Amino acid sequence: MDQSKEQRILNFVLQNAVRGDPQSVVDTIDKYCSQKEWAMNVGDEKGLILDKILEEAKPSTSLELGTYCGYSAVRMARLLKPSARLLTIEFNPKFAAIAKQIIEFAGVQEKVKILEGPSEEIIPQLKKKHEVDTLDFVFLDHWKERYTPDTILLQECGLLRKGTVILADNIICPGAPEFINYIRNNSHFVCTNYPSHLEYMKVKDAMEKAVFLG
Ligand SMILES: O=C(c1ccccc1)c1ccc(O)c(O)c1[N+](=O)[O-]
Ligand SMILES: [Mg+2]
Repeated sequence: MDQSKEQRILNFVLQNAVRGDPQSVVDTIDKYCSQKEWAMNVGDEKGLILDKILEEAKPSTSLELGTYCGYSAVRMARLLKPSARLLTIEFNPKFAAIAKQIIEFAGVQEKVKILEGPSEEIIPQLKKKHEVDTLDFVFLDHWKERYTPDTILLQECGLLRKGTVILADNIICPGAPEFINYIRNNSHFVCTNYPSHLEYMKVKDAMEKAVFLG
């Protein structure tokens, strides 16, 4: 059977990146997806915005919604302090299987836990089943129509604390207009927009940071 694009990305990483070197895995995926096949990783340009905001937040407990192949999980984990943890939720089991292998190849598996299933089912389990108190950092990069309901669910589940940083990808392309309307008009959040481009393309995109005020 023909291989999937995600399998081809994994194979390219296994053949070209350096095992145990997360930066080489990030660079190798960027090389493949900019030269061979586009894929919906956050990419190198928006990845630098993610890096900066994550480093400023210095999170102990982070959550990612939308693992895909694990590019941003590896990108974030490479910057986390040794004791920090990243939980990443992926709905698609085939993507989760690829991401697991890429995360393990990068050598960041001790910091990253992949949770497979619908975000709306997993988020309410984070406290009791996954021993989360509150989240320091949240990266929204899954189905754009889930950004708002999952942000509301995170707050309802008591997972946000004063100062929690939420960073959302794809504010312009594909776009998350309902989320932008919600979060910018919510007095419990202070928002900042970061103009950029769609990964590996010249198309305009942006990221939105929303800091929870409690
Ligand atoms: O929705 C898409 C999409 C839509 C159509 C075809 C391919 C991807 C997408 C595009 C760029 C992204 O950075 C991203 O996170 C996503 N996503 O699915 O979460
Ligand atoms: Mg994205």
